[in-house]
Amino acid sequence: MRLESVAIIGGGAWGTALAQASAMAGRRVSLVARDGAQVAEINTSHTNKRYLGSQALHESIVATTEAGPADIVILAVPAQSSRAALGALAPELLAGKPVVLSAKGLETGTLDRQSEILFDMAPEAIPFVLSGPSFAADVAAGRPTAVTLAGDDATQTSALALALAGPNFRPYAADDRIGVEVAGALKNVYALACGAVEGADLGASARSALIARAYAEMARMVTAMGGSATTLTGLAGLGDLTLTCTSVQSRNYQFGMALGRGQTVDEIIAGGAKLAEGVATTPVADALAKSLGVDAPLVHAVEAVLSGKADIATVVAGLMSRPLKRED
Ligand SMILES: NC(=O)c1ccc[n+]([C@@H]2O[C@H](COP(=O)([O-])OP(=O)(O)OC[C@H]3O[C@@H](n4cnc5c(N)ncnc54)[C@H](O)[C@@H]3O)[C@@H](O)[C@H]2O)c1
Ligand SMILES: O=P(O)(O)OC[C@H](O)CO
Repeated sequence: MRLESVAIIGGGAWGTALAQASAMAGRRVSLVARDGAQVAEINTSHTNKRYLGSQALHESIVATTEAGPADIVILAVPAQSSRAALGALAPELLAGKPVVLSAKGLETGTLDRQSEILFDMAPEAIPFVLSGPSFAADVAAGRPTAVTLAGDDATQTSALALALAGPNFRPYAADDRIGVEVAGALKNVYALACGAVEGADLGASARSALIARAYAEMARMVTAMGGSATTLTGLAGLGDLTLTCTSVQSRNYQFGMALGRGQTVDEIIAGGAKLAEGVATTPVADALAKSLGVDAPLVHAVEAVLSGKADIATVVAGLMSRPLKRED
């Protein structure tokens, strides 16, 4: 596998951060963005102010509106846009190529994971999933970050991890694509809940209890969906769950805080909220839990709040009055 050049699809916060990491790793990077003005800004000022403020970008990054051939393709658009973004690429750009899926979400309607979408749209691509505790601002600034890179072939995954690794960006190779994808999607749901706990001033003890029970629920979901619960001990599980569920830097956590303060989903979105993947993923996860027969009271509680079926006080009372059970 030749792994010299990288095309990153998506000129938002995460696509730009991964372009920066890939450039720091020594790869030849093209960053494919839809907005011509943004492309011009990246190529001339070496910034992407809308998404990363004044962060200086590596001058070797070439932004473009048209994807060209590259050895590695990284998809970095929101989970609900992945299918459209893949569909807009010429099939020969994807066939036989490693395609790194970096969105953290489940698709509305189909209930698909990101690699199921890739199988539909480009069955000859080689799927990899990148996930883990990694804020775009940290990665773009070259702060130390470690992530999980999961693929089906151990040799290929290690080679790709090496190609993407930089002095401060450390991908750990893994083989449980499903576990990594499900963990990355669900942690956003639980971050909404933890943000709501903070917004509603329910206390740090409640938030930690929530994180621990979310971990147990995540393990049930991952196992039911064909992944391994062991994956959750790593960066894509525990690592990202704790980051996103405790940091006001997280957009999902911020969205949850607004819910906790009593705002509705429509009000928060109308107020200009940034992308919070958990909002679209929650009803999908709830539907999956129901169809798979997984006990997922936390996902269900977040769904009830987001859909306006219940307020936070009601769902908390419901969770606290569930029959007592053994922890295991
Ligand atoms: N921002 C982070 O810290 C971070 C870290 C890890 C993973 N992620 C994940 O990366 C994904 C993208 O998040 P983000 O932070 O970059 O979001 P963002 O809102 O900053 O940017 C999204 C970008 O995708 C583009 N886009 C949307 N639909 C498109 C389409 N059909 N074709 C081409 N481009 C399209 C938008 O124009 C925008 O530039 C999410 O799933 C998120 O969970 C984000
Ligand atoms: O800002 P969030 O909530 O989308 O989280 C970003 C990353 O997924 C953290 O690992």
